[in-house]
This record gives sequence, C-alpha cells and structure tokens, in this order.
Amino acid sequence: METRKRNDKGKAKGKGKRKQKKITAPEPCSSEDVLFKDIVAVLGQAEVDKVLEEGTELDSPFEFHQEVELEVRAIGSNGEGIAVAPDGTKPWAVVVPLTLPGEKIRARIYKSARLHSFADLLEITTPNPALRDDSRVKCKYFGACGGCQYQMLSYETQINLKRDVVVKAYKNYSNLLQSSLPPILSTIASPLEYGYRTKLTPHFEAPPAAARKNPSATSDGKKPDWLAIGFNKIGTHKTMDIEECPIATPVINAALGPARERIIKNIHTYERGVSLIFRDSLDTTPDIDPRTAQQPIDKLSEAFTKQICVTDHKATVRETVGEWIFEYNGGSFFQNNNSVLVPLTDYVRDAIFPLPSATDPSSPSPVTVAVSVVPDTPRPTHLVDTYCGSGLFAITLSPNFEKVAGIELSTESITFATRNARLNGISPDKISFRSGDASDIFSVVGDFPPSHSVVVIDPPRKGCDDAFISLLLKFRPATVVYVSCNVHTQARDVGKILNATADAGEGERYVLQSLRGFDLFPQTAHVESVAVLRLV
Ligand SMILES: C[S@@+](CC[C@H](N)C(=O)[O-])C[C@H]1O[C@@H](n2cnc3c(N)ncnc32)[C@H](O)[C@@H]1O
Repeated sequence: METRKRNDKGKAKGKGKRKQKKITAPEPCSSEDVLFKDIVAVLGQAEVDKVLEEGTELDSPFEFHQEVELEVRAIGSNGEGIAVAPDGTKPWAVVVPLTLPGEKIRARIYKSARLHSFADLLEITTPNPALRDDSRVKCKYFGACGGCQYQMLSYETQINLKRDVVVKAYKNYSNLLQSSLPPILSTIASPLEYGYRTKLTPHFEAPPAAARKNPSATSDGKKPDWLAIGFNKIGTHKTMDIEECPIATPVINAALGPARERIIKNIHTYERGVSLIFRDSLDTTPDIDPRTAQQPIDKLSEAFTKQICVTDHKATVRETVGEWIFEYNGGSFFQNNNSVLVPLTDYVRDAIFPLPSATDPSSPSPVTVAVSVVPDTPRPTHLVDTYCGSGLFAITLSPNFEKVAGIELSTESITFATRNARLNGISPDKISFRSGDASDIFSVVGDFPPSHSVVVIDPPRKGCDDAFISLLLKFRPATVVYVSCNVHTQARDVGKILNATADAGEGERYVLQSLRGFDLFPQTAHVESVAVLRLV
C-alpha cells in the first residue's frame, strides 16, 4: 500500500504546528480506490488536483455528526450516492448510501477521508421519481441491512447501472485506449430477481459472560436483546438481527427460523461468535455412485427434485446446472445464483464458438451473435479451466472439447471436480483436475496446442498475479475467456494482457473481442463480468 507524507506547505511552523497526517492511498482496485475514482469524476479532475496540490485533501469542511443538506450527483460503482458539499465550501464529496442522482437529502456526517466524508441518510427531501419507487422494496430490513443497495430501483435500471460499472472499470483500470475496447454490451439479467441466493452466511457474536454463567436467562426461547443473528448493518461492522432474506431461496428462508430458534435456546453454550452457512441443495441422501452414473442422470427421480438446506460447512451440497450435476463442499466456493448459471455457461460456450452472424449470408437463418468481432481462428479443441472450483466451466463446456484440464487451489474442490466429472459420465482420459496455484497448469498442458486452446480464467476478487499472466502469455492460447467477480481487477489484468502483446506480430496479439456484465446478484450493486480475448 502506497503511503506518503501530507504536504503541509504554507502551514504554521514551530509551536502549534499540526501533527503531519499520513496520507494512505487506497489499494489499487479496492472498493475505496474505486469509490475515490468515482469521487474524482464527480468533483472534476482539475478541482481535485488543486486540493491535492494544496495538501488539504484530508481537511473536511464538516464536523463529526454535522447535519447537512445535499444534492446527490451520481451513483458510485459500489452502489452509494455521491453528493457534493454545498456551494461556497471546498470541493468535497459526501457518500450517502441508498440515495440516487438528482435527489435532495439531509444526512449526518460520521467519518471523513481523502476529499470525501461518509454520512448516514436522515431524510430524502426531494426524491427522484424517475428512478426511485419505494413500493418496489420487498425486504423489511432494506435501508438498514448492508446486503442490498438497489431494491427501490426497477430491474432495468439496475442492469443499466451495472453496465456503467463495467464501462468505468475499463476506463479507470485497463490502461487501454478507448479504441481497443469493443462496444460494452448490455448486462445479462438474472432470470430470478428475488429468491435466487443459494447461499447465506448470517453470523452472531458470542454471548456476554453473564449470559453464559446464567443459562436460564436465555433458555426460555425468547431472543435476548443483546443477541443479533444476521448481517452487518449498513456501513458498520455491527450485526443486525435478520429473520428472513427475500433475495435468498425459499428453501433457505424456511430453514432460517428453526436454526435461529436452536441458536437462541442454546446461546449460553457458545464461547465464540459464529458464522453460519445455509446452502440450498438437492437432497444428498440418495448417494450417486460415480462408477455407475450414467449421463444424462435421471433428474426426474425424487432424488433430483427434493430440496434441502445444508447448514454444515463440511457437508456435501448438490445442485444441477441444466443437464449437469455438481456436488461440492458446503464451505467451498460455488456460484450463488443457480438461476443464471445456464445462461452464463451457455454464453461462455457461444463466445468461444460464435454463432454465424445475422448478416452472414451463409447463415441459414438470422441468429444473434454473442460477440462483436469474429476473427478467423481454428476451432478450439482443448480447454484449460483455471481457478476451476468444483469444475463448473470445465464440465459444462466439456462436450465441445477433445481434452479439458482444470486447476484450483482448494484440494477439497478438486476432489469434487474430479467426482463431478465422473458423476456426469466424462471419461478421465478426456478431463483431468489438479490442485495447485493456477499458474502451475501451464507446466502440465505442454501437449495442448495453443492455437486450438481456450483458457478460462475465473479468479477470486483480487484477480490474477503477474506470474500467472506471464505464463499465460508464454502459452499464448488462441482464446481467453476471463470471468470475474471484480470487474476492476479484470480490467487491470485484461489491460496487462493486451498491452503486453500490443506490438506482437500477426497471430500473436490479443484483442478484446467482447465484454459484458452478468447479473448474479440482483438488488445489489455487484456485477460479474465476462471478457473474451482472441489472438489476431
Ligand atoms: C470465483 S471462484 C471460481 C470457481 C469456479 N470457476 C466456479 O465458477 O465455480 C475462484 C476460485 O479460485 C480459487 N483460487 C483462489 N486462488 C487461487 C490460485 N492462486 N490458484 C488457483 N485457484 C485459486 C478459489 O479457491 C475459488 O474456488
């Protein structure tokens, strides 16, 4: 993390001199950094430069707990409204959750940082009816719970905002010229707007010592006032009590009540805080023997229609994605919105094997193309799924390839990926998984022909490290599909890949063929993004 001493130029010297504050620039691509870039866009670069030059970027014009009247100018990539300090004050932004551009608000300042303060919303004095309709809100905790930001917006507006996030991310982090970016397509909607989350992780703190010593005080079934089982309150690390969550699936909501009752009854037995897990799963009691599993698995049998809620981090969870069956460990990674996984995996497949263009005269019927440019590359035959988890992309895309290799850090996920391949009847001669750092895969795919290979990249939020990118560039697959839960690190990494090959010869240079967001988390500001890179 970059730090520098504050420029105290022009400040009183000697006695009474203010102690120098250390200015810590946010970690690049962190949510603070993303917010700061949004703030600069609102205040204007020239104004910001002036304040930075003066060295007064930490001198908030507001007192702690001051109430201010503001007009919101923009909505940031993290979902908060960004207002500016009233006329006559220095250029200064105020970040207020749950507010929308054009709205006039009253807010109370609670924290200040570089060129901005954070404030709690007190009142929306003039709402923006073109965007806000509070009757859309489906959750009684909305506005207090930190989970959702967008329930007052139409779903179309949410989708449009998420496209803007992708656009801004590539402008701010890719280090690419606008001319090297394809038109950023509209964000693909989630089929379910509520009731989609297949995983919930509420938490609670340990009881106070007095409650542990006096179990009778908590064993009457009534929830003590000090106990909150739920999620963080907006903008805080304080837990708020949550009895239901409308973005979670009905199966999870049905399990929340009984689980809460058990915890309340036994709370005196807990010595530490706990993070719970609720995962929507198919019934896992009928075991499937991978050695005898046939494809397609008979999903019409009861085993594949009865749903349960898994609440043990170590238990197996089972779900289907179209025709494919997946099992994974309750505590391990799996995408949290099942409804969008067929559209997502189909999209990746269609991006790798583009359909003929609607304007293509050889096409028998008009079809929609998934991509903007279709270079003449040989049909891919080999797939490398990096950061593969329990094999989502490797397995769902496997029919289109002769050979598939996956790699993933979690040995548990790799055990499941291997089992999932067997459950789905894919031969071990065709598909293999190994545990390790993603960059290790390039030492074992030496027999994959790069010109016929696709590398899928789906890393955690921090993106890829430089070692991975340099080995990827050495391997130089014809196609790279980068799926990301953090479009800012994706933009950074895609920029590195394109810039590293910008001066390369024919067939050695990557272009960004298509880019678009996917909405895995409706009602929140989060956006997933898929970038398709091709060698030209
Ligand atoms: C966003 S998830 C994607 C998983 C999978 N593609 C899916 O869609 O289910 C990222 C995965 O990367 C794994 N991971 C994290 N760091 C890694 C690394 N250095 N090398 C390989 N895998 C890593 C995590 O364990 C996690 O399973």
